[in-house]
Amino acid sequence: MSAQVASPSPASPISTRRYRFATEVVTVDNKDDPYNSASVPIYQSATFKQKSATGEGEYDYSRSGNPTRTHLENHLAKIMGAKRALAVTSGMSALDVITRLVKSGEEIIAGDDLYGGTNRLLSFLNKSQGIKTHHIDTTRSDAILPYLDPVKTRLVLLETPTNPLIKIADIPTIASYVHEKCPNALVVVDNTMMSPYLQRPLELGADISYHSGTKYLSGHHDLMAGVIGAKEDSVAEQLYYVINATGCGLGPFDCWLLLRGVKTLAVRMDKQQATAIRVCQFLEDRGLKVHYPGSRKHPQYELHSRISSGPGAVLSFETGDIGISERIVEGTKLWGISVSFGCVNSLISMPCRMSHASIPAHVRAERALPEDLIRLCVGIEDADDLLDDLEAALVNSGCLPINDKLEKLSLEQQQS
Ligand SMILES: Cc1ncc(COP(=O)(O)O)c(C=O)c1O
Ligand SMILES: N[C@@H](CCSC[C@H](N)C(=O)O)C(=O)O
Repeated sequence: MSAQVASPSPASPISTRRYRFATEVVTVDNKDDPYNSASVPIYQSATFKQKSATGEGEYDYSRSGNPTRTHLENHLAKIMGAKRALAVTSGMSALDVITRLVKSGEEIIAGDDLYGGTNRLLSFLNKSQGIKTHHIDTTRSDAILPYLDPVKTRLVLLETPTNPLIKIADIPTIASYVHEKCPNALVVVDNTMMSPYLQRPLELGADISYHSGTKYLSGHHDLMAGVIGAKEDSVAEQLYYVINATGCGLGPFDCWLLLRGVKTLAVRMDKQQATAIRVCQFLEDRGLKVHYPGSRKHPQYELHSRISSGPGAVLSFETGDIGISERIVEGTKLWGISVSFGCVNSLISMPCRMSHASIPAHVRAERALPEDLIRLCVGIEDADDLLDDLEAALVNSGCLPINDKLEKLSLEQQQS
């Protein structure tokens, strides 16, 4: 790419899907490789030699564009149904890039249940640049109407399902309200929890869909990444400009890891989701209040079933007692106590102490985020092992009474 050109070799516009998702996601286009390598090479190079002083090569510098990143972005555009995808250094970096399209004095509308880091960035924008965010209950589509301002509203940010209360927003209805009243506003969906396998925001009316690629897209917790998919070239070009200007494009090795990890997205998600459905049932059978859109008890079960093709593998539940919740989290052996989700290993956490600790306690209380909430992120381990481990932790914490099965197991353990 010449140093003067605004965009790197643009992603080829392969937004039409020819095969079903599981086929498309594992089929990476590498036909331009001179050696027909099975895996896209890692172009671990900061700069690229030019043929002449006019700098007309396709790439000049890896901040502006890198062949491994181009392969990844083309592949992501294809699986997201995006006109163009862009890969950056983290999910937060993706949101940072998107929010740079908002000018001082303009406004953002976002949910009142959302990832703690997202909340932090939105508060920072308010303090540093006077960009106000109105937090609304995105489960009620018409809650947005009083805040839509044709001049001021620039972004509407939807997390659905929300992290950590797993609330659902009606993307098509909200997008139609926004586009009708605010032609300059962009509807942005954080699709991290679903992945493009289960939910396709750009086909539901969103202008931008983004992901923490750290989670399901890569699937192994071995990298940080963010992915942005845009429906229009003009929006993608503005986002690319910010990425090149600020230097947050994803490095070649992480692009390669993400390209490798994403190939197994559909099989991972199928397995994780099947186990999550069992975990939900297990907890509900024991009278616990579970937040999961795969449960018919979820208040937006029907809506989620309409806009997605599955409930995913993240759920949360309440015990009614912070001490019990702590003992459950610390009492499991297979479920790792970690923030993040979307990995092949199962994780357990207390959002108010961990992923959402940066939201001030009084704001958490105003938004009715339960302090005893436990979040489970289901991995690909054997489902029975996960359930046994969870059951033992629930019993040992005092959340559930001991049952015959566990009593027998404990006697056997004492005798051995
Ligand atoms: C829903 C959601 N969006 C975005 C992010 C930010 O992603 P990252 O950690 O890759 O910056 C996270 C978690 O970190 C998240 O849970
Ligand atoms: N210390 C981090 C916490 C990251 S939380 C990661 C993930 N989104 C989750 O929900 O678990 C921070 O302050 O950002």
